[in-house]
Amino acid sequence: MPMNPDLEKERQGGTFDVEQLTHILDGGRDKTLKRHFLEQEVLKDPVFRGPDTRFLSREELFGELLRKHVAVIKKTQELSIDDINEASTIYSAAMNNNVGPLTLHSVAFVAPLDLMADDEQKKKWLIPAKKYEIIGCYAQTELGHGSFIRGLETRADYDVNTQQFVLNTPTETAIKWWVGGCVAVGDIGPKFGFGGVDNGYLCLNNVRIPRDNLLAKTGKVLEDGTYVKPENPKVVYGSMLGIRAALPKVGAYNLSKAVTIAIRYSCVRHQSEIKPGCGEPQVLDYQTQQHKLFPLLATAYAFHTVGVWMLDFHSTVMNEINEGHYHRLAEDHVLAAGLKAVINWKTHEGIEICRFSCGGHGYSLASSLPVIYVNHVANSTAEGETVILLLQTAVYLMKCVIDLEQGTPLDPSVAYLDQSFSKSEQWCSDVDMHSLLKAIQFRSKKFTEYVSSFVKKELMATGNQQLAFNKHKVILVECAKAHTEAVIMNAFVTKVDEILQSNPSVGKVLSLLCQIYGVTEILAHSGDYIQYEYLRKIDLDNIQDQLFKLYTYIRPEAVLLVDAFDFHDEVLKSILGRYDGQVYENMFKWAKASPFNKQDQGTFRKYIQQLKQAKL
Ligand SMILES: CCCCCCCCCCCCCCCCC/C=C/C(=O)SCCNC(=O)CCNC(=O)[C@H](O)C(C)(C)COP(=O)(O)OP(=O)(O)OC[C@H]1O[C@@H](n2cnc3c(N)ncnc32)[C@H](O)[C@@H]1OP(=O)(O)O
Ligand SMILES: Cc1cc2nc3c(=O)[nH]c(=O)nc-3n(C[C@H](O)[C@H](O)[C@H](O)COP(=O)(O)OP(=O)(O)OC[C@H]3O[C@@H](n4cnc5c(N)ncnc54)[C@H](O)[C@@H]3O)c2cc1C
Repeated sequence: MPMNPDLEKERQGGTFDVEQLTHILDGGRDKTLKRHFLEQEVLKDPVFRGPDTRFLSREELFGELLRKHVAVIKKTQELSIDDINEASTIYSAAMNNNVGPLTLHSVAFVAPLDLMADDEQKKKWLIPAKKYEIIGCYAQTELGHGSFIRGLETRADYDVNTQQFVLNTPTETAIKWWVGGCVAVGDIGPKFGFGGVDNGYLCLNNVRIPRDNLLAKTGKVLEDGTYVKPENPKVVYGSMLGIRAALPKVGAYNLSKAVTIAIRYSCVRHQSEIKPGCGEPQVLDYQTQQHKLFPLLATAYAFHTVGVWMLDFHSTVMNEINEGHYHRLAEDHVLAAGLKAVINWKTHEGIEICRFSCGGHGYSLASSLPVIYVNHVANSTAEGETVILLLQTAVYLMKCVIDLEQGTPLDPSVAYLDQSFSKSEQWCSDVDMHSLLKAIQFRSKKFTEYVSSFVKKELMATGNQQLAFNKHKVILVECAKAHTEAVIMNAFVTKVDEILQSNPSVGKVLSLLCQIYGVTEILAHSGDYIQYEYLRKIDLDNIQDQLFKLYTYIRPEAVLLVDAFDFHDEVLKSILGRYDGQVYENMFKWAKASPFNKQDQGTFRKYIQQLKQAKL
């Protein structure tokens, strides 16, 4: 199919090599080539062809995705793939923006076995689980409790005579609920999205399991019932930590898809007139459309950068823990918590902005933006609700203030809290990304000190830390967000500095995005900068001007920047986001193919005729 002339023109501009940026995003040329190979292994294999999942009922969708997920597993094994990124490539190429039915088995059942089973148990369960000879799930949440783990009611009473645990969900609120991939007792019913996963319920009534079913790499129960605590009790939370550490990159992936669709479509879509008689401009030429999408384009790159960094950091900490060193577990936990919370929340807001920036067609499943949205938005609740996780980060920051007062060295990711920040000079309208980072770190430091003063005062008055925290949860959450933004901007600036050395032209365009990210973040909290007398109104006016100027620099690069995400049309599965930009013809073809247009519903005759007969 010929290329849409608008997109053809967009691709003649630009100042950087798209393919080189794709290689950087993938982690090197070889990884790009391997990703292409794996995608083609899926896309050319007829077993992965099937009905358009957007036309399927819940039941049909589950069945079709389960069929495809089994094919993904077979393909992964056939190609001897054990790298999670490569396995995810095969998975994403097949799932059409859905979450597959066996995802929880991989991310929430196999992972804890790997983390907490001893060698015997690994032989017994981990090896067959990796071969899908046993299928598992992660049944923690109950009807009455999800966030508050210490409030869970399920019981495991040890019967010393039989060396067994007797499991019970003693109350209705104790029923295990939301358990992804749990086909034992029942499905919890239709959901907002996640149609590909059978989130189940599980009632336990005197279910007996052998003593050695308790994963025993860390804590264990001896034959006489004595509980041997793990060296570090917090490691039992490790299974959740693993998924949280991965979710920032999942957020970046989903936002990159949405931004690709919205920016390509905004170049194809012509609407209204700027100068009468001069034709309808591309909607991406409107400043308001740029103001919707370019900060999100910058955010997708920022989130990808920090998502890769978080996974590397988490993997290093897990290796240290495997060798018995727990000193970085706390930092890993609060980084994963803050990044998972902020990135997934801002991503689902961003996908929604991408959807309505495409007008009515964004609301159609033909765009796939609604599919991406409803499957992504769960990540702000699942694996740790946003506020719950931000409070974890906030409590850690309050401890950092005490450490500072006591002269205890801080973890590297919070070292800036110990830095002094000079008042900014007059910010002219081309402030660089390093100055923007300093400003964002300054705000986080000031906010942490401000919140800590309130919590301390409350603690003095009540002597109860939980009460003190509970009274200031709103500003504690804001403090955690401010710190997390400093972590994101720091990762982005560090990566762009590195790329400026290795590939100046790519680095330059990424530095523009980094500035857009930083300026957008500062303007979103401009009142704090005035209140802390770090910036003046003139400075804020100047960076507002800078933002609009940055949009003009990014405008000719925008399509190339989303092309660099390198989503194959069959992976993106969006008519608005097609690489060739042939939207209208394919929208019409897609609509005509809808089953709704295929069979005579019969309902018309059945009910409307009654109206006629009723002679109202
Ligand atoms: C071929 C296939 C390939 C596969 C490809 C896959 C592709 C990827 C597609 C991905 C699609 C998306 C998948 C997503 C699936 C999601 C499924 C969802 C699963 C779930 O939701 S599971 C259930 C999740 N539940 C929670 O997260 C509960 C949240 N609540 C808690 O964690 C705790 O209640 C708490 C932390 C809020 C409170 O804990 P507690 O009551 O004990 O009290 P404290 O706050 O004082 O904590 C005690 C100390 O422990 C430390 N701590 C807490 N948590 C952790 C942790 N996780 N790690 C380390 N340390 C932790 C605290 O800091 C405290 O420490 P202190 O020193 O004592 O202060
Ligand atoms: C798509 C999806 C898949 C899931 N898959 C699984 C799975 O496979 N296995 C599993 O075990 N669970 C699973 N879950 C459950 C998930 O882990 C919980 O929904 C999540 O932990 C939130 O807990 P909750 O539902 O009890 O919400 P609640 O904690 O009841 O939250 C309700 C509100 O209360 C607020 N709140 C609660 N506690 C506090 C507090 N201390 N301070 C301030 N505000 C508070 C929250 O911020 C929120 O606004 C899944 C959930 C979803 C949506």
